[in-house]
Amino acid sequence: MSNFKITYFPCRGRCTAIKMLLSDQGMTWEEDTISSLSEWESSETKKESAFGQLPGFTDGDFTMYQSNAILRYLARKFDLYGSNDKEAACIDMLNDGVEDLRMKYLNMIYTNYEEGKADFVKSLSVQLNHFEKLLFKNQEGKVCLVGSKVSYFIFLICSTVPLLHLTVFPSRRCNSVHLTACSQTPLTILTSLCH
Ligand SMILES: N[C@@H](CCC(=O)N[C@@H](CS)C(=O)NCC(=O)O)C(=O)O
Repeated sequence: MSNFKITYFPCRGRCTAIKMLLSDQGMTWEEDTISSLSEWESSETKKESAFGQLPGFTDGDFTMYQSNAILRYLARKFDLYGSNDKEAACIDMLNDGVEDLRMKYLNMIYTNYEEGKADFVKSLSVQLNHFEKLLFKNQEGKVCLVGSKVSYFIFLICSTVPLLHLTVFPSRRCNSVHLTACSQTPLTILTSLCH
């Protein structure tokens, strides 16, 4: 029986990378799903949460919040944080790059969809190209984005890029992301999604 619990809403949102990472490590977890915003607003869970937001993550008697901090916690636990401080810093840098992209996306979706979508789509290939360039800097993409080990970042980008694609290009499918394939062929997945 796993000691992990994820508390979130009934959507993929900010939990997909966490779930992909746990799945890839052969872990299971319990899900505590808050079914609606009205349930959330009046819940004890909201009152107890660190910043009044989800996801929340529990490992035994330890509970934490902030999706990227949860990813980094799991990265340390499962050795998915590079081989030294510099690799860890580069992995964090990539993570923050995806976070910036995600925030632009959320801003467009929630505040400026009709007028902002075309510009967002236009800028997406430029944005993704940054990651692709970084990918090819590391032994021409033959190994992981940073160093030679799989890092937590791969789960973040594999969960974020399909989200962007499916939203802005609904006719394209990105079904090629298989949870168990992440450790084996992370770069193939990433490059196939970016093209
Ligand atoms: N920086 C936070 C953002 C969390 C966040 O925006 N959570 C949203 C759902 S994705 C939420 O809890 N919304 C309900 C609320 O703000 O009351 C993270 O990465 O976990």
